Amino acid sequence: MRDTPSILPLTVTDLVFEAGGRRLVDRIGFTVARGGLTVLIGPNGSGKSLTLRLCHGLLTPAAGTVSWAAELGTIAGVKRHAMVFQKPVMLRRSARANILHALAAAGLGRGERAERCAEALERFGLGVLADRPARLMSGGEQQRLAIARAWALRPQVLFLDEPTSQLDPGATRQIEEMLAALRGEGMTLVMATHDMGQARRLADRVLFLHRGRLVEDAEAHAFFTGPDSPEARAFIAGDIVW
Ligand SMILES: Nc1ncnc2c1ncn2[C@@H]1O[C@H](COP(=O)(O)OP(=O)(O)OP(=O)(O)O)[C@@H](O)[C@H]1O
Repeated sequence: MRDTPSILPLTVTDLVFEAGGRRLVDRIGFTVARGGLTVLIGPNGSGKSLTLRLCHGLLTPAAGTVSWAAELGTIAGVKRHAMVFQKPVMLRRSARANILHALAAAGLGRGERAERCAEALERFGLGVLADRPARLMSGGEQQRLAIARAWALRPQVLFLDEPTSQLDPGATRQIEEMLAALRGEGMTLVMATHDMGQARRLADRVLFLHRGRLVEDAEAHAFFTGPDSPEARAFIAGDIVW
């Protein structure tokens, strides 16, 4: 069997984003290779969400580049990176219909849509909720559905923006277990969080942002045990830096 081509590495170079006369992302650069979970960590307003949105192509940088090994992060014309947001955006339809809609929008045929949808519902424990209106599901269930919907698209890279910040500890643990399983299966995850505990539990690598700048890019254990910068030391110590 041939290896599936990869959209990775992702190479971000001198990325700049400005709005309202302010530079909000300031010459950020990093590379994401295949596999592992990279956490973007940093205080409120440090530019984590903006960086993820720039990488996923939802925003256009004022300067700098986001480049993939494959054209725009696609393989055979299909985008192979997906994103899960802090607050899931669900259509006013059932859980099943939300997944089917995403698969239709990605251009899949009817048979494949049905197959992938059934697999995703099963895998994420949503079978019994399949006909429930998505917007009436609990926050944790909706986030599980958002991950299932993203997973159904077979992304090689999954961006997640504070996926558990609205959830209780039980739902958070469930989502964290799912993310660890996806990483174990070889999916590459890039997640923003300001939850230090979560970053410690999940991260292989940490990108620490402060005021729109990438201050540290380190292996997770090294970051948590001996950060280089005073800003990261203060952040880890729980002092507010912004
Ligand atoms: N479209 C916009 N116009 C103006 N300012 C913006 C815009 N989007 C974001 N910002 C500002 O840019 C800064 C960085 O925002 P971003 O959402 O990336 O932060 P963050 O690190 O994800 O923070 P949080 O942890 O609070 O979600 C914030 O000060 C935010 O208010």
